[in-house]
Amino acid sequence: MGILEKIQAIQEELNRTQKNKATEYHIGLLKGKLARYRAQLLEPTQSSSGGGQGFEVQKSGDARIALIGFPSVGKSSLLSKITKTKSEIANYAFTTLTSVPGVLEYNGAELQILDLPGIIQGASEGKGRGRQVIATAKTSDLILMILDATKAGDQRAILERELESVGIRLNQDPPNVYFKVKKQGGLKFNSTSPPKYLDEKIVGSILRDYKIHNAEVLVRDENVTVEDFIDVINASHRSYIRCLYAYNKIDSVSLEEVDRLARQPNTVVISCELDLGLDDLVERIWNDLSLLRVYTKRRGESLKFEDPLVVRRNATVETVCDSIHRSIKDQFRYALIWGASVKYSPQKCGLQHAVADEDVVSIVTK
Ligand SMILES: Nc1nc2c(ncn2[C@@H]2O[C@H](COP(=O)(O)OP(=O)(O)OP(=O)(O)O)[C@@H](O)[C@H]2O)c(=O)[nH]1
Ligand SMILES: [K+]
Ligand SMILES: [Mg+2]
Repeated sequence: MGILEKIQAIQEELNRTQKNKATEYHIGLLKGKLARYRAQLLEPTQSSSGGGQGFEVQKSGDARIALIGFPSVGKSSLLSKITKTKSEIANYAFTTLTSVPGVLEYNGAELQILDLPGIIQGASEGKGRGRQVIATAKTSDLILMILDATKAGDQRAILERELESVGIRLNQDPPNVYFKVKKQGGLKFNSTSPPKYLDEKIVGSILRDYKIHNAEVLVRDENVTVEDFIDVINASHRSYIRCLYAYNKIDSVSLEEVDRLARQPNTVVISCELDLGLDDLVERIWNDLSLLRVYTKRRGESLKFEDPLVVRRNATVETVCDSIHRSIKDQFRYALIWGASVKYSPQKCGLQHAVADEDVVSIVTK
């Protein structure tokens, strides 16, 4: 049996199996197996389908945003609107056949926007260029899911499932579980408070199926599920990525429908054709990326506000040093900081100090 058939068989068994207390354990095991096979499916192979030549684009700028959606929802139209890059637009499916990068300049940051081919149900199992598209989405900092407002229905749910099945977790935090494989000692299972959906037996069985016999598990959140625990075991194949949903073509639906769509979580409504909602979309992209702008100031020089250093959320003075120059840390004495991250401006700070958006940082060296 090939992997696809094995996956199919497990999925059928899962569908057949009624969910209740008695089958909970069996279902947990099946889910663990499913995750294992899916991981194998996604291992890069020599004879990868479709021939991916020229598909991968070098990362550039401060963050990468992937445009994911069904064919002809307006991904290329959007790229052409918000960047200077022109990607072919047409009213037939699969107009875009490769990835097309564009640059969106915003708040002094350079954001790489990747226009991608449309994907359909089954993409993760190799339909069309789906696997490559999804693999590219996995490398992004934000997935911008483009949906067609005129096609009410389950586009959103289908795409979410496709992304989920390759280990992408949208708008979720990694499960709060400490997990470490050991050389000996069996399974040590502990929790800070009794988990509602897990116990030592199911955890042990899933681990045995992964051929892990010695491990330390500490569940720090009572709401951790079997699925979450499987994610923990497969942590190296999981990506926790923000997703913003954009319904395009709102020029072609009723106001009531626009209103209904706009009320969904993490959602914006736009029309590339009529230029509606695009400024709002760009602002939402920026907010979801949680990037911080830091203005660096040299002693005796005046500040250049138009040219910030752009760093990730949770960045510290050390991150700032590393983004200025590799060797600056060696001569570091302290940083003087003006802005929201300090009580007094300026304040002397060390390498571990966390910076805030729009801080001014002056590095004092030996
Ligand atoms: N009514 C309306 N049509 C739009 C809008 N945006 C794009 N379109 C049309 O939708 C069709 C598909 O647009 P594309 O930008 O090629 O869509 P795509 O998602 O890149 O398509 P693929 O590359 O084939 O996956 C074109 O005919 C566009 O003119 C919009 O806001 N309103
Ligand atoms: K198209
Ligand atoms: Mg396109």
